Amino acid sequence: MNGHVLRMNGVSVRRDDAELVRGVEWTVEEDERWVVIGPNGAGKTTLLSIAATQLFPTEGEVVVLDERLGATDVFELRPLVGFAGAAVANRVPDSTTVLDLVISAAYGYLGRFGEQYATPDYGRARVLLNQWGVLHLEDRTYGTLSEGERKRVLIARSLMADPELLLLDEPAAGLDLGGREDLVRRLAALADDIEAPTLVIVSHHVEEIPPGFTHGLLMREGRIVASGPLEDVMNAENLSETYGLPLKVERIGERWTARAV
Ligand SMILES: Nc1ncnc2c1ncn2[C@@H]1O[C@H](COP(=O)(O)OP(=O)(O)OP(=O)(O)O)[C@@H](O)[C@H]1O
Repeated sequence: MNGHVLRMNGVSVRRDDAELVRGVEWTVEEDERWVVIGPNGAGKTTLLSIAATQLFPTEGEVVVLDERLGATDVFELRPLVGFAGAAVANRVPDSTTVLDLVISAAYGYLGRFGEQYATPDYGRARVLLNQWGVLHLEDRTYGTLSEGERKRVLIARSLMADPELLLLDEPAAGLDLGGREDLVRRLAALADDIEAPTLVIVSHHVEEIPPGFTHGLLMREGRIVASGPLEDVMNAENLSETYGLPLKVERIGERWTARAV
């Protein structure tokens, strides 16, 4: 790859009279780890869906891994972009086994479709399930998993095809405190891994930003409030504007907290 991992120029998405995302300028480089943060309805999932090549903007230019959307075969591009979130989770049949769910990502499927998998696929899937602490669930069906288990299985799945860009939409949503902290710790380890893909996660909460994440994109009502290195953008002024209420923001060690003042 010669250029940026992801570049958006003047990206807008309109549906009927609503502007879901407007005028987004955003560049992600290979070794960066980004968090996209903002309140409900800010346009975070819309933006991530564009990066995942699942959604085309109404306006603007999008380049993913040197390929311009609209001028490339997205079916060739998609295996290079790992994606986990509700948009994927909601489509998984309850009867799919964990191992099938992870392996099928290597074939561009969601769950087993009768194909014979290669032996190395089983090995890789088990390594990933182990890495995310869910190998003991390999024979369980998706429908029987807890929310935290589902999240970790879906992240393992999103890494199966060895993507160059990994997009995780609200990986900590619905997790209890222990589950969140476990996930943050695993994401921090991934952020620290030089072999890991470029990472972009979406979150509502600054407490969920894992150590090792480098950049933040703050969104409100479809537009960018601030974008850049976390130490530059994570301040009371920007976050208060993002959430529409006065906030105090603190950095404690490598973690962030925010509360109303
Ligand atoms: N097809 C559509 N037509 C009209 N409005 C839509 C459509 N899809 C999404 N929206 C609206 O666009 C806005 C942005 O949605 P999006 O899911 O991107 O936000 P988000 O920041 O991910 O929100 P959340 O944190 O609640 O998941 C929301 O107000 C949503 O209701």
